[in-house]
Amino acid sequence: MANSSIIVRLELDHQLITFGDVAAAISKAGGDITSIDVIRPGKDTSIRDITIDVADTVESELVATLKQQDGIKLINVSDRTFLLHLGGKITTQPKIPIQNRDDLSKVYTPGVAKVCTSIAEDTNKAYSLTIKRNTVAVVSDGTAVLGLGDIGPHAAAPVMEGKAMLFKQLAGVDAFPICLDTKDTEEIIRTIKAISPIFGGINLEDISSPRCFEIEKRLEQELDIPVFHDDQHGTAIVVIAGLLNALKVVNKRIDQIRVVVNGIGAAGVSICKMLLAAGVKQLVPVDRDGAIVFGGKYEYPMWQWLAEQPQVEAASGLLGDVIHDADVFIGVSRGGVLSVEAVQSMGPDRIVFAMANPTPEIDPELAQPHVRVLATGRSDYPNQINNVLVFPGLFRGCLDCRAQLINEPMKLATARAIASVVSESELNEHYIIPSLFNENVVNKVRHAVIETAILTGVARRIPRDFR
Ligand SMILES: NC(=O)C1=CN([C@@H]2O[C@H](COP(=O)(O)OP(=O)(O)OC[C@H]3O[C@@H](n4cnc5c(N)ncnc54)[C@H](O)[C@@H]3O)[C@@H](O)[C@H]2O)C=CC1
Ligand SMILES: CC(=O)C(=O)O
Ligand SMILES: [Mg+2]
Repeated sequence: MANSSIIVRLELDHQLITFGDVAAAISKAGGDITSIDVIRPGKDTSIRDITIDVADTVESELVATLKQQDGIKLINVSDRTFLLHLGGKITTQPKIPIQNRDDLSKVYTPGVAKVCTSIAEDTNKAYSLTIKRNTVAVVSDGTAVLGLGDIGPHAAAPVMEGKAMLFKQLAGVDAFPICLDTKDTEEIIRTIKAISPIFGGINLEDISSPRCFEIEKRLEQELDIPVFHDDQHGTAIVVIAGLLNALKVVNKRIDQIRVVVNGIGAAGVSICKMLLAAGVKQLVPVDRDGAIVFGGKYEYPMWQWLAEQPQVEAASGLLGDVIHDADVFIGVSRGGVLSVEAVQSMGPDRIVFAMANPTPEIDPELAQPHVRVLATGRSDYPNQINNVLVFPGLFRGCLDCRAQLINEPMKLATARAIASVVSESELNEHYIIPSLFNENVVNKVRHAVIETAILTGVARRIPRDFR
């Protein structure tokens, strides 16, 4: 499992303990000291910051050991991740400085008034005269944040800020995090519509199912800018991209594989739909209570839709029963729900995408010896299947061609574009999906999105490099 770097601030009583004892205790508890800063030296007592590299699994034990030690007063524990979040992760910045009254009278009143009037006469001018053409809202209600569940809008903010950073760094898109303090479907729709004039696109994020389906559908119908629920379609697109390449590695065809998708929420529904569109003929959707079966009756419209698809199997059972002989497992459910025994019962040349965040369905170290291709949603293992490969380039393309919406052909083109970044000669078990830092990803996705938007008639502008 992954390591973290923590910083502990300790006050040492020199009568009771030496620094050597402290270092030995840290090492015994599994920590590796990487730096020491003396904050307040002293003859009887001293205060030091000790930076320790420690496995996530033993971090709390190590801290408990230090707390119990005679002669040590633990003043504070912070880790670099927390430090990175101090004051939030993004800021807004003017493009030009206001240095004198003349500047002021142009960017603000009175000069700005004629620009406002011009937009009032033709709202399309908002694209050329405001931030609209490069700005996306990242909107969450905090109800399905990563795999953490309903943690509320305040707690969702660090994820939305993170997405905004990625939009900007990877694709130059200005994205703004918006965390709504309501779970009411109608209120969310109304609020997003009301704030939409300043945005060129809406990226819905971490909104739980089934409300996310209705919210996205209604906004798509009622707004003329692209609306994209990242956890549904971003995830489905990147899964298809990874699967296309993984199938090449194991030399299987998409119409011959049996696929189990675990967790039929926002991500799972969209993955199932896209798998069917991509040609999968044997699909087993599974949620908490077991498989969703062909011919079954379900309360959620999306589950009912799945139960009516002939490619969905009719045999019922829990995950452990239905996973037997499967070629592919795709998990978008919860951490730790897949056992090694279940993996071992799959067919030969197993493909396992354990994508729950932050804890995958199965510990990658446990799964690896039993599978041919393993992928997770995490950045600390090979084959990171994460929707971050999708949304920056996809919105870059949509903004550049002023797409009215994101249609199915654009999504499929995005999946193929991502898969194509890994060349045949590079492709192997540990490299089925490009890194998010691979500069070709955003460029290829942007290109595929614009080309497909133009071909399918949803582009409202032809970018210069396409003329
Ligand atoms: N790697 C990636 O790019 C992405 C990963 N995810 C991860 O996928 C997971 C689900 O995300 P969403 O679909 O947005 O959430 P969601 O809340 O819409 O859906 C989760 C579904 O999993 C089901 N579930 C819970 N426990 C289960 C179990 N033991 N067995 C089977 N099903 C179970 C729930 O009933 C629900 O239907 C989260 O862990 C999230 O972090 C989601 C989007 C992208
Ligand atoms: C990656 C992502 O969007 C999620 O885990 O929810
Ligand atoms: Mg998400």
